[in-house]
Amino acid sequence: MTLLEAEFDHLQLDQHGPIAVLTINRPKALNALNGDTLSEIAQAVELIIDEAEIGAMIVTGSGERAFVAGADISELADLDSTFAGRELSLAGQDVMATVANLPFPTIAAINGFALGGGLELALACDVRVASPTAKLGLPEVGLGLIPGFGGTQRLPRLIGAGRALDLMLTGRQVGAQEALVMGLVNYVAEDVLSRSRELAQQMLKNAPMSLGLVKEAVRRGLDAPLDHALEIEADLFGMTVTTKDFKEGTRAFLEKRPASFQGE
Ligand SMILES: C/C=C/C(=O)SCCNC(=O)CCNC(=O)[C@H](O)C(C)(C)COP(=O)(O)OP(=O)(O)OC[C@H]1O[C@@H](n2cnc3c(N)ncnc32)[C@H](O)[C@@H]1OP(=O)(O)O
Repeated sequence: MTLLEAEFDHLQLDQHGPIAVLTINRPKALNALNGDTLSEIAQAVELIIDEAEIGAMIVTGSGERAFVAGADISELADLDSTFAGRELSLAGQDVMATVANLPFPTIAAINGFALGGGLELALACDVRVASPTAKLGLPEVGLGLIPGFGGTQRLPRLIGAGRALDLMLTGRQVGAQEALVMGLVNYVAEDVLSRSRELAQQMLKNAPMSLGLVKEAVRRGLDAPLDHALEIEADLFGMTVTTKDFKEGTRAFLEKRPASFQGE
């Protein structure tokens, strides 16, 4: 099945040349992530990986109000055992990891509420663009929960433990400007989708393998002591110099012309 043929109950998947746009589509529930939606995200990401033409992915929410307002609370409310809670957390973490580990750039176009599991989905993306009216937060403690789709780990890695603990212990929502100041989002833009597309296009001008290897170096390095992380960087840098794109990029610079990368 190709991207354009794919049909989902709670998602829309579109392709604009090399950019896949994944829209969470449950607007009546502010795009809350029920189990079916989480499974569909995993399926959609598999399709995107298989589509050789795709070099970047944008994730957004349907409607005017929300990116994603969290995991679906009506499903969470039925959880009644430690085992079931742990399994749900692991399943959600798995989907977020699938997004985080994609070998090409991913951008969250945050068009409204990004709360709980919704913010965790945005945190699994590489770059976040928020609309001026977006509200972001991890309100789980107000429900008697803790963030369970990676938030307790990805948020402090992104903005530092102090700021992350403030957000997770108060459960407060921050607006786009405050999120920008604390580094929780990279950009604030009126039209989040078009700004995200511009960013994706800017990224796609670069060597595709370099994009994947930068992501790998950052991801693996963040979990390693500095000396080991620097070895990871050197190993991956070593891989780049054997690629055709490295030859093309350096030659194009010396010949004062734009590079034409093939991803090889
Ligand atoms: C491991 C992960 C855990 C988690 O993610 S836990 C969940 C974390 N998220 C939250 O706690 C946010 C829950 N939602 C809200 O607090 C509010 O919503 C908003 C502040 C986002 C918006 O409030 P307002 O403007 O008054 O809208 P509305 O009437 O509450 O929502 C419209 C419809 O959307 C449903 N909905 C919103 N969020 C969720 C959700 N997270 N799970 C299930 N449904 C949700 C509502 O119930 C309602 O539906 P109806 O029109 O049928 O009453």
